[in-house]
Amino acid sequence: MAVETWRDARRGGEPVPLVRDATLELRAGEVLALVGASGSGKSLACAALLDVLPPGTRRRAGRILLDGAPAEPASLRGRAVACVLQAPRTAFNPLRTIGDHAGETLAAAGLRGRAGRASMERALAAVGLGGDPHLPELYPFQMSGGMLQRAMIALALLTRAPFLIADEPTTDLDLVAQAGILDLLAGLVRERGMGLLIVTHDLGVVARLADRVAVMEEGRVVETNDAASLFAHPAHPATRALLAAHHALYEVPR
Ligand SMILES: Nc1ncnc2c1ncn2[C@@H]1O[C@H](COP(=O)(O)OP(=O)(O)OP(=O)(O)O)[C@@H](O)[C@H]1O
Repeated sequence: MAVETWRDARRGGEPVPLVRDATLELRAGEVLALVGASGSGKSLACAALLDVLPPGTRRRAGRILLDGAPAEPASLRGRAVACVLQAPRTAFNPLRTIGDHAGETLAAAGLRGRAGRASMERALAAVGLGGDPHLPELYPFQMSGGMLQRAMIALALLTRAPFLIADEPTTDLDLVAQAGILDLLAGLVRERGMGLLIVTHDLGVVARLADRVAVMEEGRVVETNDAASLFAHPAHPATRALLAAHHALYEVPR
């Protein structure tokens, strides 16, 4: 995949390139971590992939190949690629219950009635939300950030899509909830052979989950390597800076 995203020109100015050269290859049964400094273009690259770019930005160029064949981003969403985006509260319609959201996703997947309900119960149980029979009746404002994040992953599971894009899926969660979500994602890759693209700032998460890592800097993917090699021999200065910052933060001086 190669995607370019440009900020729309305002008041006659030139469009500003935000993501220039981002080629990412996502393979079934593998975790690709996308890392990089804040503002390097990770979220926009993912949004461009799924055709959910924010207002004021647009995709100028780029191709997506699915098993080698060109694919349209909009046709991938929910079918080949499920997504868990940042800020779960804004991802849900505040006027609709979790059950309504699940119903929509199930209808899109062609599942209705008893089969649909059984799938929803399985998905909620898989994300640790199976204990409360009234959960589908809840509105987003009645749920914590962690519950919403789990609910968003449950909806992603209902699609049965072979690929999942998760943009900082554990931001704003407490450590226990974070660990639970990461275990869940790792389980999906292991058990379902899902391909996972995870955007994260946390190199601990990368070390724990990722098979391969892509590093972004100023709108470009500047280094891609398997996780062990990248940690052992970071080639690009941006990668070395990320690792140095991580060590400075987490290593206890002796
Ligand atoms: N809606 C928008 N309109 C204009 N510029 C935007 C918009 N969204 C993001 N940008 C700009 O695009 C660049 C890349 O942003 P992006 O959100 O993709 O970075 P990121 O690597 O995901 O950062 P973070 O790790 O902080 O989430 C930044 O310079 C940002 O200011």
